[in-house]
Amino acid sequence: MSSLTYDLTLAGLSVGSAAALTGIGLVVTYRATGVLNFAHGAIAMVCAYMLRQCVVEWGWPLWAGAALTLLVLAPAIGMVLERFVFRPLSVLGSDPAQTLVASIGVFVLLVGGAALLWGQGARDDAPEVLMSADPWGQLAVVLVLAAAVGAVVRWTRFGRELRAVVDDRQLAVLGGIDADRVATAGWAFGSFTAGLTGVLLAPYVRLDPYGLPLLVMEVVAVAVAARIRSLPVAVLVALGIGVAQSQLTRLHPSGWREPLLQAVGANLFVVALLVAALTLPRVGTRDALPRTATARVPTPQGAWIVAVVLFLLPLGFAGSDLHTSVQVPALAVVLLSLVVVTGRGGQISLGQAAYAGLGALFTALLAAGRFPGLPRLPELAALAVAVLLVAPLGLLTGWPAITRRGLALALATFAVGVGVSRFVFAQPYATAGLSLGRPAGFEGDRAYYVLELALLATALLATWSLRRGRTGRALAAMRDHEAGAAATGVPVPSLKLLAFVSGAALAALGGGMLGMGLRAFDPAAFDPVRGLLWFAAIMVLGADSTLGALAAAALLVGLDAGTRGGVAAALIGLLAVLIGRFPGGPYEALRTAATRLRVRPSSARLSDRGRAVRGLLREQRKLPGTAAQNDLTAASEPPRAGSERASEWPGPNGVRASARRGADSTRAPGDPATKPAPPPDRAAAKPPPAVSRPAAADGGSPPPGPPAPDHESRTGGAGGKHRPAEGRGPTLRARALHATYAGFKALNGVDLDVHPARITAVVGPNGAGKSTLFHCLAGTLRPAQGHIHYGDRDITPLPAHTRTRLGIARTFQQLSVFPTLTVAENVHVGAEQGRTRNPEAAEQALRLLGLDAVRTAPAADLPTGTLRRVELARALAGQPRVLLLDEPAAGLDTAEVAALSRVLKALAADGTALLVVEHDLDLVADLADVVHVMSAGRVIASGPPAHVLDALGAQETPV
Ligand SMILES: Nc1ncnc2c1ncn2[C@@H]1O[C@H](COP(=O)(O)OP(=O)(O)OP(=O)(O)O)[C@@H](O)[C@H]1O
Repeated sequence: MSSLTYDLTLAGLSVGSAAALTGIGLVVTYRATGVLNFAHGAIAMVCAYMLRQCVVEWGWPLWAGAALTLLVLAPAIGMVLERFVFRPLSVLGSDPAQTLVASIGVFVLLVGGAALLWGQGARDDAPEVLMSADPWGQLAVVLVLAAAVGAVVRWTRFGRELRAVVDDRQLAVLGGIDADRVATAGWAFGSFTAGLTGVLLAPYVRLDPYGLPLLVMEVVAVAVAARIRSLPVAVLVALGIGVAQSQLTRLHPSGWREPLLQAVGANLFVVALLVAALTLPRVGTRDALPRTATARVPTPQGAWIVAVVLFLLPLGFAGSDLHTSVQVPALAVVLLSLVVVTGRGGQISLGQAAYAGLGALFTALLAAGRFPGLPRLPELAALAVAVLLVAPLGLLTGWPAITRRGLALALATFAVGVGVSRFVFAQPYATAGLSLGRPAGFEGDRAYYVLELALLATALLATWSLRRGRTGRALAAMRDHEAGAAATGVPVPSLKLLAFVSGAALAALGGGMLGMGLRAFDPAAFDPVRGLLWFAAIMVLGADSTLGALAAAALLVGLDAGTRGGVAAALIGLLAVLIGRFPGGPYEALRTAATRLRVRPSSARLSDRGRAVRGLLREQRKLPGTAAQNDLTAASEPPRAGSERASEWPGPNGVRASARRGADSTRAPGDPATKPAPPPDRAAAKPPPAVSRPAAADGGSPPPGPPAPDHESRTGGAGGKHRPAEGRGPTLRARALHATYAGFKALNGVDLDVHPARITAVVGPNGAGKSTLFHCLAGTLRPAQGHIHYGDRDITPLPAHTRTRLGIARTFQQLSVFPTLTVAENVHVGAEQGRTRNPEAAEQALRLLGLDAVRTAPAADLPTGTLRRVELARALAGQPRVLLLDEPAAGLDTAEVAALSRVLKALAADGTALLVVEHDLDLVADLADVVHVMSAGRVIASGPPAHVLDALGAQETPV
């Protein structure tokens, strides 16, 4: 090896060792606590400042300062964070998104606190390294540390406890493990590695509150590449990137490649972060974070008047006050972009500063005539064109958002923010004093402020239009429950793109306004740390509130202008850290709603026979499956003549809200829908069963029996009575379906037909594959093999929302209502996005399900039984032809089950094809025309309910 290669390798190992330390710390903390510590870099920075304080300011010996910093302060920070920030969140059972916000809050708090304590300027007198300056020494320390951690995790009791807590914290606690102790140790160790990284790096980089944390956070790539799990991978990736980065400095290509190579060489960790965050599909074991946005914060009365007055006040200011105020409307526009993306759309976006910066940069380049391929433009035109140019760049974060959620999306958007900052803003054309004038006639601060108010008003109108009406409801639905929104017909991928593109446009407008306000493009004003601060601010002050965005802008600018820099960040950080702990706060509302929505099926109301058969079905899981199959018969039967009518539902709080009563208020006397329901007489409708092989599912197409008479819709039309002109709805057919989860066969060749005007039920023990079959039919899971046809059309590749729009609606086993919308809004989303766009269908569904009385109530406040009805009404409002119901009776009381049964029968009588996956065998026996029994991923028996259930019972006496 030449001496240059050797020297560069050594230098690379040194950088790689510091990065490996960060990787080890992030992985250990994550594995012990499930938190990816966004504050890791900020802890490193605080420790570096502390060491400098001890050694430089107080004159302590280096060893004493190092001991205090690394052995006391760093672990103490970790333990304090665990005890006072993350443990309470964990005890509250918080949404993981809250944890993410809290972690960003800690970052912002420490950055703001450091700016307050030590000032914002960079220091270049950080004490020299503590460890050996020899890279081999540093490498040895890192390797020993990684090996020691690996050995502890693998071979010690503590390591076993740690792995148990990582696998399932609640189970581990039940097993007697002190999960808090494990988490405390994880945080203390993670913080120690952060401190070590900080004191190692500080002498070689600028020590300032913003730069060092960001530098350390760029190294998160190492942890991401290791899926935040594997220590060896993290160490190897860190060392590899360090050495590669160092070796790249030897290359000197000619022409345009040189600056590109230099940029890549100087930022290889950022490149790695971009590649890892954007190409690796999943990071971490707890990757699926549900929602990110807060519930809507009610606007206090008169708040808008106060806001208007406050925003007009600066017109009376002069001098530096007015000059500072100019930043407020501009920042408010940037923050409005987060209201659209995060508040309404529920998408985490940590890269919004990049779009704001691009808006400012493009405006400056266009106004200066330096934008490639475009002539010099007047400032306002330059701003407009910049907005148009930046808007499609929103796809940079919008595209990853289609397949990512939670932590993965946070990392992807953060990576884009860092990438744009390093590869666009940090380049010579941007940093070498790019000035930006104000539009003609608006040069003075006062005139410019007036222009900004006009632009802010435009941005507000745009934001409101995206938050209201059909689009606003669809965005809120996506935020509240993504799968539920898709099942309602909301085109989730395109809506996410819309949110990010609109957000990018708004951020660009605000960024351009900021640039004009400052009369220059300042890259530091748009660095990724700002993105984190803005995200935290908007989460704290009400993500779905336009007024919150205005307040946040005023707070951020006002606090930092009036006092020492860093106050605003410290305050926002503190509030973000405390988020979720405000009783009754927005997160609390969401958490409560989420808790309500987790409903397990109840067996309390099963009859003895139902319970016995369920027990048998559970047992069957252990049987080969063919034993029962051989004795069972299956039969076709004509569709019911359906004489039942939907009738009284028990309302919330015991009030009986009747569908008929609801209908009465709008129907003329004598309307058939108002007639009392005749008693059910289902036995008479059923012919004796005929023998058939179960493999033929339900025995093929049903005889073409009559649906309900044309003049009489038993559901008041809510289910979309399928009139003769429309013909009977198509049959949904599954053929030879196979589905696997990571190699495990959950479905093994399932055939199933769901016919119009019939109720098809699927029963089976837990784990039989019922939900998997359901997911395949609904489009949320792509089968590994087999096909699904809807009529003549092969719908196997179609996504869930497209199937809903074709007429295949579904409900969920765990409730999927949109808690921040009212009952009526929930149902209207169904009418707006379903097979037909018929607002009247929403009203009919509300009446049919007895929801008129609670139509204005937020869904989050309602009991489970009512929410089941809301979900069903929402599905019906799109007038589906096929209705897939996953355990519709879960969590309902006896009266509610009876009412549900009546509605479902009425829907079938109106021609709707129903598929019901249900554990309540009494309900199945009462309801279904044909029952399919599943076990171990196969349909093992099919036939009329009495026959299937009796055959099962006869086979396994004593039942
Ligand atoms: N996301 C997943 N990853 C891995 N395995 C899964 C996943 N979802 C389901 N499984 C497994 O696939 C099998 C079928 O599960 P499925 O949920 O379809 O059964 P089920 O009949 O609906 O059960 P239940 O009545 O409890 O809902 C089970 O063994 C389950 O553990």
